[in-house]
Amino acid sequence: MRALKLRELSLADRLADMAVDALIDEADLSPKPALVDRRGNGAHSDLHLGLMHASALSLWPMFKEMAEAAIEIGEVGLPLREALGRLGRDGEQAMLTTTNGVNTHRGAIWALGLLTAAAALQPRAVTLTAARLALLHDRFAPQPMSHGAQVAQRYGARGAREEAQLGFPSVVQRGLPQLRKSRLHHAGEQNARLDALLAIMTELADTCVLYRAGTEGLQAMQHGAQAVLDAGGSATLAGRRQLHELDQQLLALNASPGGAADLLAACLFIDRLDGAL
Ligand SMILES: CC(C)(COP(=O)(O)OP(=O)(O)OC[C@H]1O[C@@H](n2cnc3c(N)ncnc32)[C@H](O[C@H]2O[C@H](COP(=O)(O)OP(=O)(O)OP(=O)(O)O)[C@@H](O)[C@H]2O)[C@@H]1O)[C@@H](O)C(=O)NCCC(=O)NCCS
Ligand SMILES: Nc1ncnc2[nH]cnc12
Repeated sequence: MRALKLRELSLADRLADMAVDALIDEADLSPKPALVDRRGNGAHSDLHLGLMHASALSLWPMFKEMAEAAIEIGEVGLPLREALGRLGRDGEQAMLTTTNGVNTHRGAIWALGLLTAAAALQPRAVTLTAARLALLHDRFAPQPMSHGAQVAQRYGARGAREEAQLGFPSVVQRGLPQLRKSRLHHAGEQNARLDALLAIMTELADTCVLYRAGTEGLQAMQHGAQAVLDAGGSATLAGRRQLHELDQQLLALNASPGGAADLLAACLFIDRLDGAL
């Protein structure tokens, strides 16, 4: 019998697969407070799980092209930064076409786009390389009055841009250590991922939450997430009760932690990458 020969995947193919897998794993993870998951739409009237999956899959060619651009250009600098900006804007259009105009993954395009390119360039210094790229100014980037820009004016929070420029501290200092700690304590993979999301939420200035629910919403998110971890995390009964309370509280405030969700995807991407090195 002739053996089935699978096509060998290039590095760019594999990185794009990992980025899309991270987005799908994030979307599927349940129960996430006020976010779209297997249970429902959270605080969103225009999102659902199928749309999150379709959106994630529509971004595969963009992630692959970002990795290819990094390999071809070969160094951190303005040519790569501006190539990524152009690919990111095209990817955003592909996402909006797929979702009929709904913003599902804008923050994820930014975070995972930078990390995918960085992984193609410097697999052993991914967040640092992504930060160096984020610090470069893309001359062709439009300056829209985005929700993030409005929140920056009102509260001084610099959101997704600053998180990347600082080398993703919410992921490196919060999400990843918690993911590994909860795994070590045999929380189970889904609970470990929920704990990583909560750890990210404890300190993040999530501009989605600030835009929708102001500082009251942000405090509810940060304190509520800490309360779940203090109670023992998602794998314990007391932690589950706190998690349910946090979900109810954020839903009542219409406060969706979309930025934290994107950073969980970034965390799962880096975790997977570390395992593949
Ligand atoms: C530089 C950009 C990141 C633009 O940033 P800016 O802050 O100006 O723009 P926003 O449009 O607000 O997008 C930022 C998104 O990043 C996520 N996020 C929020 N806080 C943080 C944080 N502290 N750290 C990291 N990431 C964060 C968040 O994304 C999620 O939320 C999205 C839904 O948000 P929103 O549209 O506000 O949704 P709703 O409240 O539901 O709106 P309504 O329906 O109610 O009206 C969701 O998509 C999640 O992904 C923020 O939204 C960069 O994006 C940029 O320059 N883009 C242009 C294209 C480009 O050049 N890309 C380059 C690729 S390398
Ligand atoms: N699961 C999710 N729910 C709502 N917004 C999101 N943005 C990224 N992931 C999300």
